[in-house]
Amino acid sequence: MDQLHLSPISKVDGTVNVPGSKSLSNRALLLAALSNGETHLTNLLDSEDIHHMLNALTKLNVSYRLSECKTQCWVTGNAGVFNVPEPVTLFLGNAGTAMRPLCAALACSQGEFELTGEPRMEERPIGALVDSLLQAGADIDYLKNAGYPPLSIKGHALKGGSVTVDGSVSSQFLTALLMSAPLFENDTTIVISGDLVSKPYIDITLHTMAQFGINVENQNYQQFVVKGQQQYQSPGHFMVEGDASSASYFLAAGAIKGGTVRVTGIGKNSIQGDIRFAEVLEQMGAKVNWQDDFIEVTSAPLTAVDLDMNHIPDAAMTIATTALFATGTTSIRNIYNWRVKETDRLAAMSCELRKVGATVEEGEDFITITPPQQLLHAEIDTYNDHRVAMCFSLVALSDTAVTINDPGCTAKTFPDYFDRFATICK
Ligand SMILES: O=C(O)C1=C[C@@H](OP(=O)(O)O)[C@@H](O)[C@H](O)C1
Ligand SMILES: C=C(OP(=O)(O)O)C(=O)O
Repeated sequence: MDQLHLSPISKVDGTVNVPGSKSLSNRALLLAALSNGETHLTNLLDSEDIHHMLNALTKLNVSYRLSECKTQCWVTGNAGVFNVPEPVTLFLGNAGTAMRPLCAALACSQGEFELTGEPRMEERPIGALVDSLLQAGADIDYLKNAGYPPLSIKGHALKGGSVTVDGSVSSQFLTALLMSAPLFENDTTIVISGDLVSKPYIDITLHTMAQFGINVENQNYQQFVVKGQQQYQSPGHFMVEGDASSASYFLAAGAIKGGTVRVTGIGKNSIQGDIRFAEVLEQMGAKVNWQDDFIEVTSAPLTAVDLDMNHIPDAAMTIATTALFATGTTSIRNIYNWRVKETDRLAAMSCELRKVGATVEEGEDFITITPPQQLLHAEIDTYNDHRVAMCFSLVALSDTAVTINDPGCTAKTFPDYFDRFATICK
């Protein structure tokens, strides 16, 4: 197995331009494919999750052209649902932003589709989305375990109407329904049952849909009304913001060992909820400079926080390793769904944080972290989870080295993460 050894880093300083947002790239690609007209996407993320969406679009007969550097894409829209005469199998890796939205879009398209993925994808729930699509009239079967991929979908026009979706495990189920509901035959009212998690991702969805010409009535995140028989309209050009979750590692490094670290590609008005990560750093004591086209963090002594981080589930992992540099016990709360992501992240983070010497309490939906006097050198297992690999790079900002096992797993969202990280290490 590949390993990366990071020696102690005494200071970080500089500017990083983060690659495009995963969430926006995959939403924009799908909506561009369903749209009327050609869309020119710029600053598209070039990573595994996006390749899975692009490969799926190829199999769905969508025509697009990628620039050589793969960060620009011209998509010729279908002007409506997909229409595929032969049965197709789409392999979607472990990309939630491909699996869930495509499941809904294909349920209302013409054709027979099998959606498969990596072994971990077969353990990530999709039952709540399938249940709600069945209410709308879909024909979907589980090929292995009920409630989980792989799926078999017999696509046909969906009626819509009143549909309930459980929002308590993943916001991606609601995102998937919202993006497909304009293509249903009738108006659709989506009623949320359970407490909706990861709410800011719904704002990303609604914002992206609006850029493609579709507005949704949002009744306080409890109910959404979407008119049927609509068509997405290409905005012509769609610029993908930098990825705010990817920014979190650099911003945290600035807070821990700046100097000052500036991240460009995002700014104070970014649509991604994960920019709120910098507010947590502020609460821990770091100095944050919020501008329209960058966010900059300067270090200061950090103290522990005790916060609900349901709104920033991905960036919250970066707080778990930042906590190793804060005085006191940091508590990250209301993050049950860490358990159903790339790995069981509550178990994985607890285990790896203990290896570097932290005292950790792992609850069903929270984690508390108390740093040791002196961090210990450890080989960090990454569980095929890009974020475990990236957030543990911060350990090297101590006077202790860290070894990251299988660093290549960052390819899911950030293939050259460790090279970019090296550019701010002085
Ligand atoms: O909609 C999205 O783009 C995402 C939603 C979040 O998932 P959950 O809603 O499952 O928390 C997040 O963790 C994931 O990385 C991306
Ligand atoms: C949870 C994540 O990914 P996915 O889009 O596959 O859900 C993530 O990127 O942290």
